[in-house]
Amino acid sequence: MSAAMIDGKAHAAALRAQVAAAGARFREELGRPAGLAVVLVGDDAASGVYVASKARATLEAGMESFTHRLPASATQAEVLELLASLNQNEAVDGILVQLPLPAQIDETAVIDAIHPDKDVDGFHVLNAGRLAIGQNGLVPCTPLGCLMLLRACRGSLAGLRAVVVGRSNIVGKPMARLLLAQDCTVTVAHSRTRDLQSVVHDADILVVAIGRPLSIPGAWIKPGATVIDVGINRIDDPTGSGKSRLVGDVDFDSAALVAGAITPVPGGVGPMTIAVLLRNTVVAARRRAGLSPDAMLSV
Ligand SMILES: NC(=O)C1=CN([C@@H]2O[C@H](COP(=O)(O)OP(=O)(O)OC[C@H]3O[C@@H](n4cnc5c(N)ncnc54)[C@H](OP(=O)(O)O)[C@@H]3O)[C@@H](O)[C@H]2O)C=CC1
Ligand SMILES: Nc1nc(=O)c2c([nH]1)NC[C@@H]1CN(c3ccc(C(=O)N[C@@H](CCC(=O)O)C(=O)O)cc3)C=[N+]21
Repeated sequence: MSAAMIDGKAHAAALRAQVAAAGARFREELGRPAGLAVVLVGDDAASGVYVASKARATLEAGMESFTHRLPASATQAEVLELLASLNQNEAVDGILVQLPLPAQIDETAVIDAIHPDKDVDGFHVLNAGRLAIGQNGLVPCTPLGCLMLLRACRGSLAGLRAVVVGRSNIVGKPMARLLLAQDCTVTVAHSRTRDLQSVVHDADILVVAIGRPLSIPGAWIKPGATVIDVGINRIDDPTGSGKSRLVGDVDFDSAALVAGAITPVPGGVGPMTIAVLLRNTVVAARRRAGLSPDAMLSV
């Protein structure tokens, strides 16, 4: 293996320590902790575990955590009613509705019902628009976490060729906008892209978020490129042990032979997502309170 391993867990721990310090300063200035509300609709086991770990991380960072669990049969009106009360609640600075939602609930309507100033996921159309035109807003956690790893690894990204594979509203599109704002030359590839291999091979910076396990082989990657693997896929362990394991969208073993640096799965982008969620909560809390931005939380 020639690539440097980008240790997402270590970067996330460092960010969480900064967030805890900024959270403590907020608490001193305002006399109350920053608060994050997480809404979980349905009883999906994996989502339940994930929401519990967010709540734990929130408390560890010295913030207040509110968890709201609604049954899988909840109506859209019930979700909207809960969001209206969280929007009004002064102790709540950030609101996250765990996705995906049950089929009877319109995801767009729910996201648009979150007050944009409390939208710590950065999914509201107003925050998406702000990112698109370069205004200050709340930025989606996963792409912002990827950008932080890239900046730590490469410093200035100006002039580099960046390829983002995947164009979802929560990862691919905001990632491309962040890289453009860093003066990269950005290409966005997707399922209809012709000759993905040659597009990928142009990338100095490659971010992959497609949800297809081990799809990008090392042979496609430009030697020395920095590779950020957003994919989280649970697959059966090939040793036939009957257990499952987590893998990314990139074929890590072959990619690590040619890349300059690469994120592992697990231990790469995932831990950064949660750390950035906490960071966004303190950023939202300070803005709502009319306080100046905390320098420690700048990107
Ligand atoms: N680490 C973390 O914190 C997070 C990880 N994830 C993971 O990231 C991955 C992507 O998530 P998300 O963006 O929500 O996924 P979506 O399913 O919403 O989007 C997938 C995108 O990949 C494109 N795509 C699918 N197959 C191919 C292919 N063979 N070649 C090129 N492009 C392809 C699709 O193209 P088209 O638009 O044409 O359909 C689409 O734009 C998943 O594994 C998810 O679990 C997601 C969020 C957070
Ligand atoms: N409104 C909303 N916002 C989200 O940000 C959101 C969401 N809904 N729905 C689900 C996806 C997925 N997601 C992950 C975050 C962290 C890890 C993570 O920390 N993963 C660990 C591994 C965890 C394990 O072992 O299972 C890692 O990669 O090292 C994974 C996935 C956020 N999401």
